[in-house]
Amino acid sequence: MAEPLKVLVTGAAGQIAYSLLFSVGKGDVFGQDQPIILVLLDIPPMMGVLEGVVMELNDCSLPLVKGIICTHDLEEAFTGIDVAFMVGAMPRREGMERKDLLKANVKIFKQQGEALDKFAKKDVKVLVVGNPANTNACICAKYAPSIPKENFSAMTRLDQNRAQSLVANRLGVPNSDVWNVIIWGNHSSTQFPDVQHAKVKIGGEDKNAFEAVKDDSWLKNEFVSTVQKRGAAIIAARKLSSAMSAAKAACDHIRDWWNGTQEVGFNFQSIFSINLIFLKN
Ligand SMILES: NC(=O)c1ccc[n+]([C@@H]2O[C@H](COP(=O)([O-])OP(=O)(O)OC[C@H]3O[C@@H](n4cnc5c(N)ncnc54)[C@H](O)[C@@H]3O)[C@@H](O)[C@H]2O)c1
Ligand SMILES: O=C(O)C[C@H](O)C(=O)O
Repeated sequence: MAEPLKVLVTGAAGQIAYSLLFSVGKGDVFGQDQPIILVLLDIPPMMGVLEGVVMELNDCSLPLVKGIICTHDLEEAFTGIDVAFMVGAMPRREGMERKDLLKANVKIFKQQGEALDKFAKKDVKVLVVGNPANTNACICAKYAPSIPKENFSAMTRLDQNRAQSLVANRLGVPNSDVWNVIIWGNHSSTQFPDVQHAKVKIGGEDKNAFEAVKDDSWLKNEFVSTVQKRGAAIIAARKLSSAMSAAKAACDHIRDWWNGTQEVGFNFQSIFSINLIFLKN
């Protein structure tokens, strides 16, 4: 078996991490032949909660998990890591935009960018989930100048999954039969979900999304605004921001980055204003 990968999850006592740690631990991201060491970082007041998470991870009896490190110390958390899921940050509440989190969250990503620079492997892959994700990714990369910029990405995979699933549900086809959905722009209400190049397998044929949906007005209006406002709709309904779907998207993002996408050639993620994934999964 391969050497274990050291995988850091920040915000490990929070709600996204609660789903994420289980999926990573059971092999959904790095595969069934890849052992891992899970590194769990949170702030000192959350260490008690984190102990409970560790108890549960142990009780899951996951064969691929070769060790669990639980800490609030940045040097211990970031030393020698191969992958970082940067989740630890404040979530927004009802009525807020993601950019309202800048004041609270940007300083976390400056500090953790510096820690990446000092302690992580130079080929570490970093996924920033904490909002505002694109700005935080940019800051993280800026404060880790010894790590290539292309090793940093911001999570817009949740928007991509939302767009893919809306089209699939509209047509009554499996999600896997919709691909090449693009999200342009930041993970914010100004993003643009684009299905101009999307394909759908329907009735045994591959069709362009517009041809398959046969409702241009829906695709140009309601579909776009539903994806743009989905995060806020979940907060209004759950009184908490998305967690299960965010964890799934983080796993999808790193799995495809680590292993490559299944079928279609071009797959690029930028930490700046464009996030593209052409993907069939
Ligand atoms: N990009 C996306 O698609 C997406 C989707 C959903 C949520 N989010 C964002 O992810 C973040 C986390 O959401 P959540 O629901 O898990 O929140 P949460 O409040 O449940 O958990 C956040 C955790 O981060 C910890 N934390 C705070 N400061 C930290 C620090 N300096 N170092 C390490 N840990 C720290 C907190 O103690 C807490 O345990 C939020 O910013 C949220 O807006 C992004
Ligand atoms: O909307 C939020 O604040 C959480 C997350 O970014 C989401 O899109 O669900």
